[in-house]
Amino acid sequence: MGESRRGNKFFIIAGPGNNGGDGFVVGRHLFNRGALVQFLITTDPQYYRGDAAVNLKIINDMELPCEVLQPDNVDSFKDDIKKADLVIDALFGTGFKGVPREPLSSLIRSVNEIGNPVLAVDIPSGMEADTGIIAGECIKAIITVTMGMPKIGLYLDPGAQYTGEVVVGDISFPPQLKSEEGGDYYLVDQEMVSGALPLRLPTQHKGDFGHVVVIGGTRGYTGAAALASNAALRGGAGLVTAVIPEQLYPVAAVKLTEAMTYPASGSKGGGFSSTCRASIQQVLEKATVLAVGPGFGQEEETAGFLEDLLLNTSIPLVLDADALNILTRRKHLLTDASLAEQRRQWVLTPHPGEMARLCGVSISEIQADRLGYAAQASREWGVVVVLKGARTIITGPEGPLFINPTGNPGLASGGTGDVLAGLIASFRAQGLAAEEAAYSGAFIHGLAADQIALKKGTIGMIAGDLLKEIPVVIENLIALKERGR
Ligand SMILES: NC(=O)C1=CN([C@@H]2O[C@H](COP(=O)(O)OP(=O)(O)OC[C@H]3O[C@@H](n4cnc5c(N)ncnc54)[C@H](O)[C@@H]3O)[C@@H](O)[C@H]2O)[C@@H](O)CC1
Ligand SMILES: [K+]
Repeated sequence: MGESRRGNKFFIIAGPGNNGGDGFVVGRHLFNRGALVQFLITTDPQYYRGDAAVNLKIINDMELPCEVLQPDNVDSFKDDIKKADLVIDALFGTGFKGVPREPLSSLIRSVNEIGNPVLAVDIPSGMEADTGIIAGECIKAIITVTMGMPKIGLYLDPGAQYTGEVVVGDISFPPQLKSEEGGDYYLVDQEMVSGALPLRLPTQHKGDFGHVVVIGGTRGYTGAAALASNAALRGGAGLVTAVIPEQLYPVAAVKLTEAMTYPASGSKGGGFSSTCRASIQQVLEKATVLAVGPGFGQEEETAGFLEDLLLNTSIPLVLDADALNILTRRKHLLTDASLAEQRRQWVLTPHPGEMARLCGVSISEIQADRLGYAAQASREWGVVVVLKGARTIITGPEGPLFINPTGNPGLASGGTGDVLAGLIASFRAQGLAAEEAAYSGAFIHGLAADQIALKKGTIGMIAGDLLKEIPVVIENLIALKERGR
């Protein structure tokens, strides 16, 4: 803000709390840099308290233009809002709950309808800082300057759709306050992910990077297992084997060139037979990680095989897609105390629909409290949960919660989930802990999609595009790590 703002017009909406107080401070500094400022306060000055009252008095002493919003005068400010180069939204911050009371709702609606650029102070007014929930009207900002540390709601839908670009304003919080307020949440960033990725030494060979065994495929669905297997290779796993029901084996073997393939005894329906574990014992003995579920099918025979496998293996697992749907019907596998030790090695990657079925609630209930359901499921079942969707949530039974900021709507197409499962399995096989592998997989998967979007847009993005981009993203993250050494 060091530069001159001479002649630029700013319309500042300042609410009754400390967010409004920030608005007065911003406006005062803009005025001192030559800007034209106009304040709109939302209640009688006598109701302003604390820092907000102090700063309101300062702008009054400076005789800066300031009017009071009344139930019947909302429309009279429309012209001034239209003329503003930038509207500053300092109406509500972290103290906001529920639906904005009138006439504030009407004011927010007018600002959005007029459509001039808005900078939100701390959070866009109308959303709840801790959840991103928007119950009524909410300011649609082009930029949000959040104070001290990013608020979680800025990264959770629907809030995330109202923030525009998020910039963290440094107000020099003392460090202990920062962590106190930050709670048990982390935004996944490139330092965390590059820190978790293994560095490769010239003396290492493929045996050092783990063996991922993908178990999936049923009649009509061989592509999913192939995508997961290739993603595991692109993520850097040393060896990958796709275990496929024997009837589909010839088709799958053609689809996969670099990954190995192995037939499991099949069911009549074209899936896995319930007793097929013995037929793949040789492969299981060599596996570092199993990724189970892509294109797996849900027939009873296959469900029987999954149960047999889960009861009799302690190999780390990534469970995706139909494996999760089967768990919904065989819930005891998630709750039986006798499996608690094994479950510590499981990563579940549900999308909101699968999560809703697993938790026995509706998709809208999951979406309204993504953090809450992810945390509860992870604690109750003792597994790492990766709840997919815009802003994937990752958490383990002991917390904390990680929110992944990468990714875009281009990921809403068939097969991208298979790629994520393969990628997480790949990182697990390379020695990352379950949570690390999960958040690194989600971050890199989303970043690959973001890179593709820059080059080709999101509409025609397909899962196969991610496979080519993933190695580039990983290479850049490793370079970042090497620079930091
Ligand atoms: N916590 C801190 O240490 C700091 C906070 N700061 C700012 O202060 C903000 C938080 O301040 P406050 O706690 O005063 O809260 P807010 O500034 O968010 O405002 C709360 C006010 O809004 C009213 N309100 C809440 N829900 C409403 C609804 N549905 N309809 C109408 N009115 C409603 C409340 O009655 C209260 O008067 C932060 O967002 C940030 O901008 C910064 O100044 C930096 C330091
Ligand atoms: K605000």
